[in-house]
Amino acid sequence: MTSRLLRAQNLTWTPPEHTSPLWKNVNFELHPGECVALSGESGSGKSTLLRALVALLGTDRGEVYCGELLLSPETVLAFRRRVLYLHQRPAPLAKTLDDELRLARHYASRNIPALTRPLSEDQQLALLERLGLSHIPLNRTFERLSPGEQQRFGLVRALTLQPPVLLLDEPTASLDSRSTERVEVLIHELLNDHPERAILIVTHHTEQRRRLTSRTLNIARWQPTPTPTDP
Ligand SMILES: Nc1ncnc2c1ncn2[C@@H]1O[C@H](COP(=O)(O)OP(=O)(O)OP(=O)(O)O)[C@@H](O)[C@H]1O
Repeated sequence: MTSRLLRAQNLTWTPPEHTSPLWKNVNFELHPGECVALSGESGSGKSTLLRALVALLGTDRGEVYCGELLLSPETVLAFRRRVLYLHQRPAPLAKTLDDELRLARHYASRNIPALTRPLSEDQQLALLERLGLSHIPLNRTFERLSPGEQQRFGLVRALTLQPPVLLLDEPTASLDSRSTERVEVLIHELLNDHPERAILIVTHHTEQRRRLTSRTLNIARWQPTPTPTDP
């Protein structure tokens, strides 16, 4: 049995119509219980890397494993049940918020039996309360929420599926300090209660990195090695 929950090997991606890669030979591992930051300048490729880790973006080469499961066209659905990517601006998946919660429970109930049980409706409502969203009527549509509310609601939807690995793309980017603290407390508790899981989080905030994460993976735009020139 491996203690590596997520492993990326030699991941390389060249954006369409580009001749050189944006990131090249990216290698890292996530271990159970870890919350790791993914850091780098704006445009360095953090979001694209997260997307590649769940095959929402096709790489030139490289492999991604969750435990022993290799990400491939044949395993992608099983893989995404284990590794969940939460977009910075989550998209609506159903008509009303109530439908969103029900749909998340439905997806979660179809999860592979070896994974933990999905959140119940009461647990979802408790999470909404903890994230300061309980005042919002559940017959409202997702589009009518503010960006910060959408981010927090997206987190509740994601947590319903109880994924072993959570990839969070700037989950507090649209939040005030109180809401940011609520999200951070939740992340802390999640890993305390489930040390078998792991989180990779993109954040630009040094303080947030210090509060939440044990180490940082840095990504930079790949630069070709300059060819030596004659004097
Ligand atoms: N599907 C795509 N096709 C081509 N180029 C893309 C695609 N997606 C992203 N890019 C480009 O790849 C680069 C990296 O984008 P990415 O969103 O990964 O950066 P980032 O590090 O997350 O930036 P930020 O910190 O500003 O969110 C950008 O120049 C972006 O325009």
